[in-house]
Amino acid sequence: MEKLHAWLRVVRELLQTIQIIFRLLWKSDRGGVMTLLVLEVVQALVPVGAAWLSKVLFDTLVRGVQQQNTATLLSSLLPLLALQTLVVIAGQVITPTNKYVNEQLSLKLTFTMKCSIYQKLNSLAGLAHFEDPRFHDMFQIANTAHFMPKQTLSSFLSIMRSLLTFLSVVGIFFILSPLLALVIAIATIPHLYIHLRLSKEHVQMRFENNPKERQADYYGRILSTPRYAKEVKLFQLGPFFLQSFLSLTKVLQLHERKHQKREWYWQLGLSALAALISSGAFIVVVMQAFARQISIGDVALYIGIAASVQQSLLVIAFSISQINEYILYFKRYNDLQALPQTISLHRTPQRVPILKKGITFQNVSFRYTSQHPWILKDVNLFLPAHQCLALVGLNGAGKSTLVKLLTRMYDPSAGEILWDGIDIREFDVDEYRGQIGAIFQDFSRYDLSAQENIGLGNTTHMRNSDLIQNAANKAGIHERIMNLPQGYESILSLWMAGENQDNGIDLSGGEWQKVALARMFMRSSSMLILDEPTAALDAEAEYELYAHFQELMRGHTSLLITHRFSTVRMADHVAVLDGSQIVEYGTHDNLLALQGQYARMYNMQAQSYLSDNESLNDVVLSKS
Ligand SMILES: Nc1ncnc2c1ncn2[C@@H]1O[C@H](COP(=O)(O)OP(=O)(O)OP(=O)(O)O)[C@@H](O)[C@H]1O
Repeated sequence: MEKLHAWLRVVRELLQTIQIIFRLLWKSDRGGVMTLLVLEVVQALVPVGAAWLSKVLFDTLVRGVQQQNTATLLSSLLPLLALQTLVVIAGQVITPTNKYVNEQLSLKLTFTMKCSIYQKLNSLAGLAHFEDPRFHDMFQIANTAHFMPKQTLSSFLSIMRSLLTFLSVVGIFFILSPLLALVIAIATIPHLYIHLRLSKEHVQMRFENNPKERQADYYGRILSTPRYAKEVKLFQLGPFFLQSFLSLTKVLQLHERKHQKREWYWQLGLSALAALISSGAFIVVVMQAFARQISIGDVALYIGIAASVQQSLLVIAFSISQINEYILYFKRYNDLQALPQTISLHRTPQRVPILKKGITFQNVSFRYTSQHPWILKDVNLFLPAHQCLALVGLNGAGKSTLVKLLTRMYDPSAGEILWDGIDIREFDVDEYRGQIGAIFQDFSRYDLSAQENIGLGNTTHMRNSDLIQNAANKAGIHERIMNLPQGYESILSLWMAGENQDNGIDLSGGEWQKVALARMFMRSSSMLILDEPTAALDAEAEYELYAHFQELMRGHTSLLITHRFSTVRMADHVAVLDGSQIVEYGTHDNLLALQGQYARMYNMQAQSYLSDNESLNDVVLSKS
């Protein structure tokens, strides 16, 4: 009973998937689908029609020659010949037309599906799926599934055409020999079974191979993109990654070859069976003609259609197995479409008010999944409005994770983050994020122009040169961009510059960081998050930023994360994160006086820079 239920569930899922596939096809190009249907019916009838016409022609010819009446012979032959010509023309015209309609349908369908895949990715508000390798496997397969519905339709149409051919041919065989018709019909079963099995194995193999394929792709990228080229050359990593790439590719090919071998064995068996059946059938037909039970025209008819039987049988079995395979792939596309949001989205969100008091982390706990350890446990923290709070802590303490919660990439596992007392989950996530400008530790370097790299901070002002140059000025990168060969139009990429290599330029790490800072300044946001904003800046640039910091941050609530204690001093308050909790909170001076963890970290850094009788504090103060 349980097995029956499982089967029914599989069948129901299958039917649902087929329904989705056809809805997609219909939505993409209903005219194309209809045309293909008509063409397939015509195409299905052409071989049988041609064979039947040949039979009638032969029999008429034999009869006419025996009767020796030329006029009667001609009058009955001419319409048949005209019809024969028509059938031949139809056969010739259909193929290119079919190909054209198919191509059009494929393009429209690819567009529809790519649209829905990328729209779906865009609609996922949280970060959790993007940090999950299973999601990437699903995405990779779904992304290649765009030709599956079209292939499914083609296979359906092939089945329909072959079934029509097959049934009409079996019908003719039935007239010649009912037993023969039965044998031929039964011969489909092993074909079908074996093709279904092989296709299932093939899909299973592809799914199992997918993580390895992604890995091989990754090694290929390391070997081919400028981002890695320097280290690859200097550390002589080429042979290592090449070896890894090749051995993975070898393993993947080994699986493929094993499958192909199995497929070949089975094909041999099936072909031998098909040959046996067709030879047996031929002997039966010849014997019947010998016994004068059927005419010479009937033998010609058999020769004409015997190949179609074999062909249509093979096509039916193969197409069914293909559909099975396409559906399994397509299910990944479906799964992707069905992915749930990983953060809660409020149905009737509140407007985000102007921040007056501040942001409060109230008993916030977080871990990435139930299998991962707690990164934050009962964190209580206050970010006062219009002031700067520096968050410090050792590597892996959870600072960036806290930023992910604040920017709603994840929701806390427990506790709340309050914006002037309102849980940030009450807001529309896009409107809320619109209030935030950020420079992340792993900021993005877009292979686009300097203007676009900065303008992306506020896409509604992508072309507003004044605003962009103003932001670049604040970040201290305007002069450098103006000195680039094409100024703000220069492409900041050695990869995407197009044919003219001189158009592309790469910036230094610090210059890139300034571009990312400029991007942040493009936003008119009330809150700024600066995760290691000066890590790549030289001492002068950092000093410049420090000198203007108060002015740049004026009116903003800002969270500053940094390991540089000279930068920490820019903040109004400092919080120390350790052991998943906030262990110290106060001003720089208070915390130094406390002689706790902050003072220890501060003094350690100061000692590594300065002589015994000079402190970092003194240096920074004397600079400012
Ligand atoms: N997506 C993730 N899934 C599982 N664990 C993660 C994920 N991202 C980060 N972690 C883990 O969470 C912990 C905190 O990482 P986080 O990046 O927040 O630390 P951090 O304080 O910003 O460190 P650093 O100073 O080195 O930047 C680390 O142990 C890290 O391995």
